[in-house]
Amino acid sequence: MRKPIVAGNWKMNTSLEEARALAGELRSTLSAYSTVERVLIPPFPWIVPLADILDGSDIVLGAQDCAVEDQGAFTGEVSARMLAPLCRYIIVGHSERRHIIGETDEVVAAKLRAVLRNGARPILCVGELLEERERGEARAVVERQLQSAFADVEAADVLRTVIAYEPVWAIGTGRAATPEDAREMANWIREVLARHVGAEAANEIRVQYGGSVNADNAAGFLSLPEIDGALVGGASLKADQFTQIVERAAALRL
Ligand SMILES: O=C(CO)COP(=O)(O)O
Repeated sequence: MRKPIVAGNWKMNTSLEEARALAGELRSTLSAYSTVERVLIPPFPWIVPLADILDGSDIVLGAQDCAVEDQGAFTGEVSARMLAPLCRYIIVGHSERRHIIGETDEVVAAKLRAVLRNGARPILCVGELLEERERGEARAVVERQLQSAFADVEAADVLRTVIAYEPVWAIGTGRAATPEDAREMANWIREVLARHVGAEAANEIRVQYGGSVNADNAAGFLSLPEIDGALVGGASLKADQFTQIVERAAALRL
C-alpha cells in the first residue's frame, strides 16, 4: 500500500511571524490525519524554527531545493547534508528552478543523488510546458526527465523517491490539469520507471499531482487510485485550505 503524501510548498513566501503562526495552526489542525504523510516545505531560514514548533508531532519538514555538493566553497548554497537531519524530503527539479533559474536535467540528477546519499528522500518534480503539451510531447518530456534523473540511481533509491507530476501550465495559474490528465501521466511515469526497477517495484512508487490544487478540486485527484497525494503551492499558505486538502486525502484513501 502506498501511503498518501500531501506536501505544502510555501515557495518564497511568509515572514518569520507568518511562518510560525501557520505551522502552529497546522500542527493542531493536521494532527488528526496520521494516515496521510503531511509535509511542510518552508523557505530555508524557517526550517529550524519550524522544527521546534513541530517537535513531537508527526508532521514532517521538507526543503525546496539543495546544492549538488555536500560542502565547501559554494557561497549561498545549502546542501542536502545540512538539510537531511531536519528534513525528511527535499524537492528537486521544481519547474520554477528548471525554467526560471535554468537548472538542466543534469543538475537535477546531481541534486537527486545528493539527497539520496545524505539519507533524505527526494520529491522529484517532472512536467511539461504548455507548448510541449500542445505539440503532443508531454509524455516524451516527462520520460526524458525521469530517465535523466535516475540514470545513475539504484533501484532501491528510486523507490525512496516521490514523483510529483506538475505540468508547468497548471502551476500558479488557477488552471489545474484534469484528473484524467493526471491519471494518464501517473500511469506513464510508472511505465517508464518499470523499465528501470521492474513493474512490481514501479507500482510501489508514489506519484503526486501538483498545479493549482485547492480544497475544491483536490478530491478529483485524490480519489484516483493512481494519484498518491498532492504537492500544493498557493493553497498551502492558507491553513484552512491545506487542512481540507489533507482531510480529503485521509477520507478518500483509507
Ligand atoms: O508548484 C506547485 C507546488 O510545487 C504548485 O503551485 P500552485 O499550487 O500554486 O499552482
